[in-house]
Amino acid sequence: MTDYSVEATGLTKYFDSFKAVDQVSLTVPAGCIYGVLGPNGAGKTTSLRMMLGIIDPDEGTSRLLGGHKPRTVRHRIGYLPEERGLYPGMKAREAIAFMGALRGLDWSEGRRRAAIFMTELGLERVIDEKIRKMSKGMAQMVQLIGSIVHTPDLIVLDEPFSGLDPVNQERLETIVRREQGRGATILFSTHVMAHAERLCDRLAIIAGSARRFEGTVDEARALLPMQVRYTPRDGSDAVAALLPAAATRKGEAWHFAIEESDVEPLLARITASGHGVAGLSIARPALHDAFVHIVRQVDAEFDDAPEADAIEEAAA
Ligand SMILES: Nc1ncnc2c1ncn2[C@@H]1O[C@H](COP(=O)(O)OP(=O)(O)OP(=O)(O)O)[C@@H](O)[C@H]1O
Repeated sequence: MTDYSVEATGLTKYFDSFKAVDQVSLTVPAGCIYGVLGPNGAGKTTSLRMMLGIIDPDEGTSRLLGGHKPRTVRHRIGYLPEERGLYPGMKAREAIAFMGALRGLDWSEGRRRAAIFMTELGLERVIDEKIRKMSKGMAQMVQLIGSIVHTPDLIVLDEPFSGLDPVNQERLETIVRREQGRGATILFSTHVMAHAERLCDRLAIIAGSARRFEGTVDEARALLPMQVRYTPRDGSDAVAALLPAAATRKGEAWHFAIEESDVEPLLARITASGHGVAGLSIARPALHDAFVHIVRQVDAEFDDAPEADAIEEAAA
């Protein structure tokens, strides 16, 4: 037994000659909330499907829940696919019980848990509503509950936040935290950084078919320098001599980026200079900034690639 819920190694997938996923490896520690982040078309869904054994990789392997082949532990997994779908004629409660039954949960127990889940989430008024009468977002919440009603050990949610209003997004965050609280591992894909920043213990960034980063939110944010905004008390231009050459002035304030290790020496220089401090903010970039930075780097690599030149020439 290992303490990993997902161990994916070198996953690679071609669609005809197009390499949609290129050597993606991920290890998701048991009990953690793990985000797979990436722009549209990066290869997130294809990677998740290979991890779960829904499609076969052309190269690489996936092991789940302590080293098992994915198809042997299906009943211990909850999966919300990117393409949503429930039987429109079913009521919410039955739809949830049905999904549980597909994973081995007793039907009446599924109905009982459906009512508990929906009541706890403030969705009790639609328990006996038919799916076809529900909004898309509400049906998505029902499908989400259906995918976890059998208390799976590993929950994989593909773009779970997309299409939900802010209230349902918050409900989903509550569900994710609660499922982690009972010991489940949650792996979800998204391109909405705010959710990842709040929820993830660890994350991977996939761009251009390959994994470009793996680590904690703080480690991702530390890829970029700190952003400083400094306003001297005396308004003097001479302060520029103390600051990085790339510092720019907007009104009274100077803006520049600085490595964390240079923050204290900078403060010491400012203090010793006598220019004073009328305003100072030092902020670590958000996950969003790190994400955009990585994706832009990948885009630039593709723009520089000989194939990109050939494509541009062909398009010209
Ligand atoms: N069945 C398929 N046949 C051909 N190409 C495919 C197939 N499935 C995915 N692709 C292509 O593989 C690439 C990766 O797709 P994938 O759906 O894994 O990306 P994604 O990161 O999940 O994107 P999104 O955020 O837009 O859902 C895309 O260029 C997509 O068009």
